[in-house]
Amino acid sequence: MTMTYYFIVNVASRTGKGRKIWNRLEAELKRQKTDYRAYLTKYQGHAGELAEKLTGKHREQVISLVVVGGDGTANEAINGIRDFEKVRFGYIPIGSGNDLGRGLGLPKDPLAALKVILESKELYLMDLGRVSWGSKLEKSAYFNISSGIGMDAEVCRRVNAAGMKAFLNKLHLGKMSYFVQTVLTLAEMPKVLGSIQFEDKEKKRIGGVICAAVMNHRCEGGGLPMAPKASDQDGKLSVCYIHGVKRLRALFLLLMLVKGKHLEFRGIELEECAFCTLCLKEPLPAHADGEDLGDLVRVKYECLPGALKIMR
Ligand SMILES: Nc1ncnc2c1ncn2[C@@H]1O[C@H](COP(=O)(O)OP(=O)(O)OP(=O)(O)O)[C@@H](O)[C@H]1O
Repeated sequence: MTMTYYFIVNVASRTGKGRKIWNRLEAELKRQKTDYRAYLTKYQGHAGELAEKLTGKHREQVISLVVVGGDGTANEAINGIRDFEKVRFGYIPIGSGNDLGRGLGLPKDPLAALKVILESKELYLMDLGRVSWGSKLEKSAYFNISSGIGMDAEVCRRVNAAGMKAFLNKLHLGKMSYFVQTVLTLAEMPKVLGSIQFEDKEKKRIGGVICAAVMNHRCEGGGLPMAPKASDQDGKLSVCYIHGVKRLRALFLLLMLVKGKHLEFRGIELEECAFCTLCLKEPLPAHADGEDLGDLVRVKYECLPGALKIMR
């Protein structure tokens, strides 16, 4: 029996370059006489709705779902999937950040990434992260790459704000947008008191939280190696947090981060865990794979080992 591939495509990815890339991919699918259906996203949140509809409609059988887009589209899609057991997930990274493609070691060339999917035999079982919040932790979202609170979330919010990302992408300065906003955010963000509890260990008080990045993959923010040794197959998340340092030192640590040397210095800590809870005295912005979750005070992060079955 031939397999049908269901494509969810964001042609608006990489500031609209997705359209041309999809045309090339579609020509290849036709050339190979691949059995496929394609659904183009029309607005923010549409990829999630499509994933939910498709996986719901085919819930009795396993469906091959391929996302063509950036990290944001991949995040929307996994949050639409209701039963990960029934999904073979493919990903063709065509966005500007590309942290998921980088983490999975996927080819940058979209046609090569398509080939990987069409020729995939064994599935790669990737851990997924889940972040929960609300007074009873009743709200939740999945993440592929990372979820964070504090400065990195505020940076994502600002980078995604009207025009900034699109404008800098056009100048091939997409990565610069993260750097510029990091410096500005660092100067303005409040430092907040809080506590963190790793698994069932004793709660740890943390003074002056600047940010906490909970990593499933090594890099976020377009290639910043926040957790250089993170693995997406170890059943653990790497929690990297900056606290109790002056802003200038935090900036120094972030500059070291670009080279992956930040962990050699005081003021930044990294701990691996299967789950953890972070509580803050005041709300700070939070994100999952760069998607805004609002301002939160209590957040739980968990690793779901091998939850996403990837055609790779
Ligand atoms: N038809 C559309 N027009 C405009 N925006 C869209 C459309 N379809 C989806 N979107 C939105 O585009 C946003 C960005 O998409 P995506 O993440 O794929 O690309 P990117 O921003 O270039 O890459 P990255 O997230 O890796 O930086 C998402 O928030 C998504 O909801």
